[in-house]
This record gives sequence, structure tokens and C-alpha cells, in this order.
Amino acid sequence: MISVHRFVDPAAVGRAAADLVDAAVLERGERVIGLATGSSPLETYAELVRRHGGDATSAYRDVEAFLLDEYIGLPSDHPQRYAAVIRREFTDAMGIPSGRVHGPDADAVDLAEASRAYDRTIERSGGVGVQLLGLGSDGHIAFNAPGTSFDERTHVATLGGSTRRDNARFFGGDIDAVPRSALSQGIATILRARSIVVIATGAGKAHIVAQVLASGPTEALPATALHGHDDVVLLVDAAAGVLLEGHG
Ligand SMILES: N[C@@H]1[C@@H](O)[C@H](O)[C@@H](COP(=O)(O)O)O[C@@H]1O
Repeated sequence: MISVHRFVDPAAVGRAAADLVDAAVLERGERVIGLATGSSPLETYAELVRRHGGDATSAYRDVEAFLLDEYIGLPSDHPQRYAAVIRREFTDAMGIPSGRVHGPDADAVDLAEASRAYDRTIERSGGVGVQLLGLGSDGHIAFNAPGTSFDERTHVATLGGSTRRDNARFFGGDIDAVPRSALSQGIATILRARSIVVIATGAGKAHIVAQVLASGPTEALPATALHGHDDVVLLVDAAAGVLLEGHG
């Protein structure tokens, strides 16, 4: 079941998402957090850094963090590698040591084995306690494009045209610079998280938010897999929630 909450603007969404992550880590004692890249969680990260960044005794210093995905084919020093992005935008400022920030090994020669290894590492950590998620404009979560089986674990995902166009803004607007594939947690991996917080802000997400909530689970719309999880909260701002009636 997806429970929907509407807020006035992205900053309020960020505070609400930070409250949910804090509840998991500080109150429920979760020690494994799942992190998303993209612009949706940025306000959440900024809020968590404001609350806990300078605190050397914070429980966040002990967490293990797992990324959803990593581009395949970017040079090791490329600033848009998600491992670099998350350190820059969140984990360094939170004081989470880089050795505890994990991502799939997109440089591996054997990507199938690297995928299985990533799933094993997540399992061994005790599983993700709270997972942050954004929503792609075609309904993708992580890099699971429409049509991806809900049973997939971490795997090589092909980036669709709309996803590469959306992400070109991180590559100086040049769609040709956006990788064509990524190593991504699968939907079955994501659904193993004990709780999931989905963030959607801005008018550009209004349609997909309404579609996901109106549809039953279908592989044509990957985010609808979340209907089958028992602890999913979707936080939207006024612009992303504008097409919703009767929610929150
Ligand atoms: N792989 C990422 C997703 O994890 C992200 O949720 C989505 C939405 O991005 P944004 O939050 O920038 O709208 O885009 C990318 O493709």
C-alpha cells in the first residue's frame, strides 16, 4: 500500500522525508539506509546534513549506505558517477565513512557476478531498513525501465531515451554523454527494504504520480510494484500532487 502525503513545496517534502529517515535510524534503530541519486532527494539530504552533519556522536556515523544504481562506462574520476555524487551531496557531510557507502561495481568485467555480489552484500548487512526513492518520468525506479520484470534483482539495465534525455542535464545537456546502461538494483531488491520513502516534486512529476497511484501493479509502470509493499510513503509537493484527488 502506498500512503500519500502532500506538502506545500520541495523544502517541506525534504523535511518530512528527513523525519521518516530519522524515525528509522534514531528511533527504530535501523542501521542500513538505501540512497537514491537524482534531484528528488536533494532537499532531504540537505535537511539531514543540517540536523546531524556536525554531530560526531550521531547514529548516522555507524550506518551502512547502499546506492540504488551506478552508470556503466564512466571514467573512474567522472563527477557524475553516483558513488561520487552521493559522497559530495550527502555522506561526506554526514560523516559516513566512504568504506560504508556501497554501490554496485559497474567497472567489473563480469557484471552478472558483480550484480549477484551486490545483492549478497545488501543481504549480509541485514537488509535495507529505510530506502529513499525518486520517480522517473516514465515511472521507473532506480534504473528499472517499463517492462522490467518485478522479479529482477540487481542487473544490467538499459537506459531508455526519455531517461537519458532527463539525465542529460547532469552531463552539460549533452544526451550523447549520458551512459546507455547502468548496474541497477532490481525491483525485487528494492522491495526487500523494510520501509520505502518515495519523493516526487515539481510539475513534471504530476502525471506520473497520478498514473502510478491510479494503476494496479503492472510491469509497464515499474513504480506500481510499490503497491505490493506494506510500508511505502509517497511524499509530493503541491506541483507534483496537483492531479490527485482524495489523497492526503
Ligand atoms: N536512476 C535515477 C533514479 O534513481 C531517479 O529517481 C530518477 C528521477 O530523477 P530526479 O529525482 O532527478 O527526477 O532518475 C534517475 O534515472
